Amino acid sequence: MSLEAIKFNKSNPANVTVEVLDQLLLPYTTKYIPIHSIDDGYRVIKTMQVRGAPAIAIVGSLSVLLEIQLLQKESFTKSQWYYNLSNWNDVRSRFQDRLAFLLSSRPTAVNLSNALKEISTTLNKSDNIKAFDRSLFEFVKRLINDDLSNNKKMGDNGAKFLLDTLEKEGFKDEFAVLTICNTGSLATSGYGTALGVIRSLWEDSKTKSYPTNIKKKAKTTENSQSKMVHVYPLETRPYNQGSRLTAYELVQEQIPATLITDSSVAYRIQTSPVPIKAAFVGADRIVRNGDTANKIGTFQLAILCKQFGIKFFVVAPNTTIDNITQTGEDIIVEERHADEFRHVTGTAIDLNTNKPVLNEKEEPVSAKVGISPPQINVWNPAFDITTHAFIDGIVTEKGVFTKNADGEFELDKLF
Ligand SMILES: CSC[C@@H](O)[C@@H](O)C(=O)COP(=O)(O)O
Repeated sequence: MSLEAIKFNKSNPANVTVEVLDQLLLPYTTKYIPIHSIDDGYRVIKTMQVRGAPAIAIVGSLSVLLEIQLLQKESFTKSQWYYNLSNWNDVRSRFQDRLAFLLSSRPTAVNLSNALKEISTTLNKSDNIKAFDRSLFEFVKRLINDDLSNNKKMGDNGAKFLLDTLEKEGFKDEFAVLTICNTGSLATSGYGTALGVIRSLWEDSKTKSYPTNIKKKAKTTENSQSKMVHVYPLETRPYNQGSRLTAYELVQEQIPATLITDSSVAYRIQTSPVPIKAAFVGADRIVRNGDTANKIGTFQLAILCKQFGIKFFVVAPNTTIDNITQTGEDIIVEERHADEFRHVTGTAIDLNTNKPVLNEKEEPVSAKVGISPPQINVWNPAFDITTHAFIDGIVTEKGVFTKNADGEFELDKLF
C-alpha cells in the first residue's frame, strides 16, 4: 500500500486534524508532522517536508482551514493578539494578509496560487467566521477528491494515448519509459500525475502478461500489443526526489525500475536493453502557450528526448494551469538555498546491515554530509522551463493535447 502524504481527519467537520508525512526523512523514516495553522503550513511547504504542486496546494488550503478553526477555540483566542475577533471585516483583512504570506512559501507551483485565489474569493463572500469555515471545509474536500479522480483519469488518458500511438506506428514490443522528480501519490492526493500514467501503463502490462487462453481484458486499450516493462526514474538532484521518493513508490508498487543519475540519460537511452519510447514528467505551472515549469533537469531531459526521437509528455491537472501568463519567459523560477546543493541530507546507514543507524531512542539518525567547499558560489534553481517546442503532448483529465500544424498547443478548453 502506498504511503499517504497527507492525513486529513474530517470526521468532525468543526474540528478537523491534519498531519503531513515528512518527505525529507523518506525512505528510511516515516514520521508525520501535525499542522495547526497557516504558519505550520508555510513551514512544511517552504522546507519541502511536503512538496509536489498538487500536494502543496492541498496542505496550504488545509492550513487555512485549521487556522480558521483555531480562531474559534477559546483556549487559543484568549492568548492571540493578531486578529480582532470582535470585528469580522478586520479578521477578513488580516486573513488576506495571511493568504499572501502563505503564497510566498513557494512561488513557482501555480496550484497553491490557484487554490488561494478561490479561498480569497470565498473569504470576501463570507458574512462571518462560521460561514467561511463551512465553505472552506467543502472547498478543501472537493480539492482533494477532484485531485484523486483527475489523477486516475490522466493516468488512463496518458497510457491509452501512448499505446495507441505506438500501435499506429506499428510498434508491438516491450518498451521502457523515463520520468523525473516525484509525481506520485506523495506529490498529490494519491495515484499521481506522471507516475499515475506509469501506474496505468503497468496495470495494462500486467493484463498482457497472461498466456493468451486466460488473458484478462486490458482496460486501457483493447488493440495495442506493446507493453511497458521498465521505468527509469532520474535521481533528480539536488534534492533527490527521484531517488528518495519515486524509487520508493516504484519499489512499493513492485513496478520494475532502475534508478539512473541525471547525467546518464543520454547513455541510458542509447544502451537500454528495451527501447525507451516515452518520458512522462509532471508540471508546476503550464502557461497559455504550453511552456512548462517543472523540476530542474526537465528541460534537458526534453532536449535529449527530441534528439533521440522519444515522445515527451507533460502530465498535469487543470489546477496546474496558469491561464494568465502567456509564455514561459514570464514564469518566476524559485531559487533554493545554496546549502541544499552544498550538502546532502539523509539517514545514516550501517553498511553491514544496510539498515539505518539508530539513536538511544531507537530512531534513525539523520546526517548532513558536505559535498562542496562552503565558500563556493552556488546557483540552485528549483525548476526550469521547457518550451512547448520540446513537448509532444500535455496530458490532463480532459484528454491529451497535441500541437497543431503550426507547432502550437490549443489549450483553450483548459482556460
Ligand atoms: C505532481 S507533482 C509535479 C511537480 O510538482 C513535480 O514534478 C515537481 O517538480 C515537484 O517539485 P518539488 O520541488 O519537489 O515540489
